[in-house]
Order: sequence, then C-alpha cells, then structure tokens
Amino acid sequence: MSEQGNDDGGWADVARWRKAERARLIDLRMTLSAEERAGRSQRIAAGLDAAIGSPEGRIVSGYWPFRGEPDLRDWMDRVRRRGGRIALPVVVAKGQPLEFRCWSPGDKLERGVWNILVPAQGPAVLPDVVIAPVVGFDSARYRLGYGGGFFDRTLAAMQGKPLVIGIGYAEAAIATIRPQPHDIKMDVIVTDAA
Ligand SMILES: Nc1nc2c(c(=O)[nH]1)N(C=O)[C@@H](CNc1ccc(C(=O)N[C@@H](CCC(=O)O)C(=O)O)cc1)CN2
Ligand SMILES: Nc1ncnc2c1ncn2[C@@H]1O[C@H](COP(=O)(O)OP(=O)(O)OP(=O)(O)O)[C@@H](O)[C@H]1O
Repeated sequence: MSEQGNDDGGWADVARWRKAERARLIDLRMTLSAEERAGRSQRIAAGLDAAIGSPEGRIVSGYWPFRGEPDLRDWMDRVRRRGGRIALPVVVAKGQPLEFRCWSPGDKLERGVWNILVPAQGPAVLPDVVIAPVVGFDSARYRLGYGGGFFDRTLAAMQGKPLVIGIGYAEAAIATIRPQPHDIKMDVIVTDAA
C-alpha cells in the first residue's frame, strides 16, 4: 500500500479494503428493524418473481438467512407451491465449491461449517436458478460476499450455466467492488429499491 493508503495495485490491498467494506455494510443492515427487514424482503421477493417468471419444474437455490440478510423463506415456500423445487447451498469444505441439496419444510436441517443450517441429507443437485445474497454489489453486477469465494468457485465449476441473481438491500450498492479475475458477474441484481 502507498503512504496515502489508496494504492489500487495488489490483491492484498483489495482484500484489506473488502474486509473493511464488508464490516461496514453488514453493520449497516444489522440496524434495520424487524419490520423494516420484513417489508424490504417482500419487495425483493416481488422483484425475484419478475426476474424469474414461473418456477414450475425448475430448481431454485435459495438460502437460510443470517447476519441480517433478507428473509426469503416465505417466498421459497411460494416457489414450491408454484411447482418449483428449493435447494440450499452446502459448504462442503473451505476452499471448495458449494454443493446444493433440495429442501422442503419438515426436512431435517443440521449445522454445518460456520454453524450454517444445511439440509442433513439428499443428493447434490444442479440448480436452474441460483440466488446469491450480497453483502455489496456494483453497477457492473459484481457481488461482494462474505469472503469465502464460494459462489465464484461454484459458478466457475458448474456445468450448464444457471440464471444467477444477486439479491440485497438497496444500501448494498457501492461504486465498485474492485473486481478481480476470479469474480463472476451476476446476471441480475434484485433489491428493494423502488
Ligand atoms: N445465508 C447464506 N448462506 C450461505 C452463503 C451466504 O452468503 N448466505 N454463502 C455464500 O457464499 C455460503 C457460505 N459462505 C460463507 C463464507 C464465509 C463465512 C465466514 O464467516 N467467514 C469468516 C472468515 C472466513 C475466512 O477468512 O476464512 C468470517 O467472516 O468471519 C460464512 C459463510 C453458503 N451459504
Ligand atoms: N474460482 C476460484 N478458484 C480459486 N479460488 C477462488 C475462486 N474464486 C474465488 N477464489 C478465492 O476466494 C477468496 C475470496 O474471494 P472474494 O473476496 O471474491 O469472496 P466473496 O465473493 O466475497 O465470498 P463468498 O462468495 O463466499 O460470499 C479469494 O482468495 C479468491 O482468490
């Protein structure tokens, strides 16, 4: 880093910047009240319906929310009622691509890596649509996540390209995530913005 601390050069500098930006953006969304989060999650759900169309016969990978992420669990239920299947991401190991397993209400969830709830059993499936919650995103549709590199690694390794949708609150918009060669663009970003 330069003495001014604004060197754009290396990955070490970008990684340091991303770490601080993640902390700032997560703190910001943790201040939303439960009511505010619920209303925004509903608006995001409506945006997802518009972006995806009918889920019938498709596998949609959702997520079990944590750290103030939008809560799309009601929407995931609606996807199933409209004939789609819901999968959830599973961290198999750090540094490895994610796996996806189908999940219906009543199926057992267990705590996996980092205590994240994941379906306890079932084969790995290939989703047609991947919903990736963002910590931040930019106008080129690059996603900043929690820093594990999981979605990038997973999408790079997947055969057959799914529709990839980044979702987050409007305040997660930043000028640039300082994209690197490994970063993969989202096809669409959906937020609660009007
Ligand atoms: N709800 C939800 N589930 C998800 C994701 C997500 O973004 N949201 N993921 C999307 O990828 C995967 C989990 N990704 C994660 C990546 C990092 C950390 C984490 O806590 N990292 C440590 C530092 C890690 C390190 O440096 O080794 C930390 O932040 O303290 C948690 C989850 C799969 N499941
Ligand atoms: N396809 C890949 N192959 C190998 N390493 C990768 C790949 N994609 C990302 N990584 C590594 O993962 C690490 C974290 O990357 P990055 O900061 O982009 O994470 P993120 O997108 O915020 O995290 P996440 O997707 O888990 O929410 C980096 O060290 C990066 O080099």
